[in-house]
Amino acid sequence: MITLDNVGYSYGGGDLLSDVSMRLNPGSFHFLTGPSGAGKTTLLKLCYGALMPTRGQVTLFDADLRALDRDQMALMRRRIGVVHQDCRFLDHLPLRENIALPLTVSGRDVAAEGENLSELMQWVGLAGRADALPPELSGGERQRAALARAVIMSPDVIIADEPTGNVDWEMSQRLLTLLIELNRMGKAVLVASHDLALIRAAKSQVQARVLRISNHRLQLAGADL
Ligand SMILES: Nc1ncnc2c1ncn2[C@@H]1O[C@H](COP(=O)(O)OP(=O)(O)OP(=O)(O)O)[C@@H](O)[C@H]1O
Repeated sequence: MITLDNVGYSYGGGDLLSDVSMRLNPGSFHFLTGPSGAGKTTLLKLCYGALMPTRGQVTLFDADLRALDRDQMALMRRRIGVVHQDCRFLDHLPLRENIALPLTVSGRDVAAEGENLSELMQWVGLAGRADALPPELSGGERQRAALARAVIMSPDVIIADEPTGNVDWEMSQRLLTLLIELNRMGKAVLVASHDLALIRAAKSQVQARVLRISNHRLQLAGADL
């Protein structure tokens, strides 16, 4: 569904990523790890078309990223749900409206989707927080809300950037369980994380490949994980 072939990304004259090749197939589960500043967020952005590669080719659902016009790009992006590292909510809107934003932006009738929205809020354990404003939420509630918003358009691929960054172990496990459930529904999941304990916990529950960025290149992580 998403393929990177010999992709490179440079800025300011230096390489951040070099010769990166990877393929996200339906139903696959990948972790992306590596030290802070290695380029994990950048690689995720290349995967969902928020950045253009400096070299090589990114293919989204059989289409070359460079050949997509704005409208085609918007259609592709609906098939990829993204959980951003900083969650990115509109602080003046209640949680339910924040989660429904992708529907609103794509012109869907939010009222008609009310039941789906309620089920989704229930699924992430936020049914009782529908009217809360984002600044009133805990870190774990924010991350679960961000996941709900990422999946509201029923994407084929979920890309999550440090989804357990600011939460305790129990909440990390809860978020992991949600990601595994999505994967079991057939969705491809790509998670950037430096939480090796979480990655080990995931590997005992799901067949996950662990990729690591090291010295600008992408490698398959070893058995130590
Ligand atoms: N176009 C750009 N111009 C300037 N700096 C950039 C650009 N793209 C990436 N960088 C820098 O490259 C580095 C890698 O950033 P990135 O956020 O991808 O790393 P990361 O592995 O996700 O880090 P972290 O784990 O800390 O979130 C950062 O120092 C970032 O500021």
